[in-house]
Amino acid sequence: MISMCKKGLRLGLIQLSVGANKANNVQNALKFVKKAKEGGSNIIVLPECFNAPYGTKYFPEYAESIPDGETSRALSAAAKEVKAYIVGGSIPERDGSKLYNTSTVWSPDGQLVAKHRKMHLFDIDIPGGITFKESEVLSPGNTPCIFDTEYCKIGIGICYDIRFFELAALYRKAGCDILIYPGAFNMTTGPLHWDLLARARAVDNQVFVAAVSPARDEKADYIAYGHTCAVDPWGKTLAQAGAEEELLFADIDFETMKNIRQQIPVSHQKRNDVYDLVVKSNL
Ligand SMILES: NC(=O)CCC(=O)C(=O)O
Repeated sequence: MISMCKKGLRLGLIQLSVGANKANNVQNALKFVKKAKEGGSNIIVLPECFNAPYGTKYFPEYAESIPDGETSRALSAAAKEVKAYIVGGSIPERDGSKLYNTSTVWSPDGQLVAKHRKMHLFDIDIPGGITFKESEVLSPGNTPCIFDTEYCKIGIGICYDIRFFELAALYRKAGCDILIYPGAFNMTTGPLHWDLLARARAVDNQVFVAAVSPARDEKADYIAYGHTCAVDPWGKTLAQAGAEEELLFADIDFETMKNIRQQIPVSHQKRNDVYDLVVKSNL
């Protein structure tokens, strides 16, 4: 499917410092949301787990319901105030007896327009590197998440979701032009994989990709890699943070995307007679 973003668009990507105090984390996020709007952003993105330290022992304590929890209420009000979309990174969500790692998307009038529960839980074991098992406390989401805007359709994944090229391909097939991944890679996998995966998903699918991390905190149990980035469909890095707290802007050039898709028309050259992507969930 060919779809084209219709208007110019600036992304504001917030590489936020996250600490133990939830209220402080949310207030700090709101401060940066305002700065992002002052800088001309139409869509503002926060990192994975932006209101809590990232770790299985923290998820139950910090979890709240969506959309009536305190963080949801704050994001809704902020989106309405700045009149921009906010992709609320992710927060630990409680729904009945289950916990999820969930991203919310708020429209410029403060409505919840999409919710993505991390589909691929981060369960890895690298001896001498990192062992992490989100599935000890979290349940996975089962539904891909697309939201439609006046600019284009946008697909959401959370962190480890970026490793699964099928999800990104599904989003492209459904007409998305931008993929947004709030994420918190670590110091073992981040240096080689974070940029590579963002650029790979962008080039594979000829879409823009934004991957937004918390700032690095060397004293945290889980040390995030940082390096928030935005990549264009050619694989060119449009904006890239270091390890510190930082607000980045990325301008989305739809002409570039259109030209690349015409010049290298892979979407028409797929051998669907030989292989195909089968989607088993309603979008
Ligand atoms: N929070 C996450 O899902 C981390 C993913 C990660 O670090 C990876 O290497 O993948």
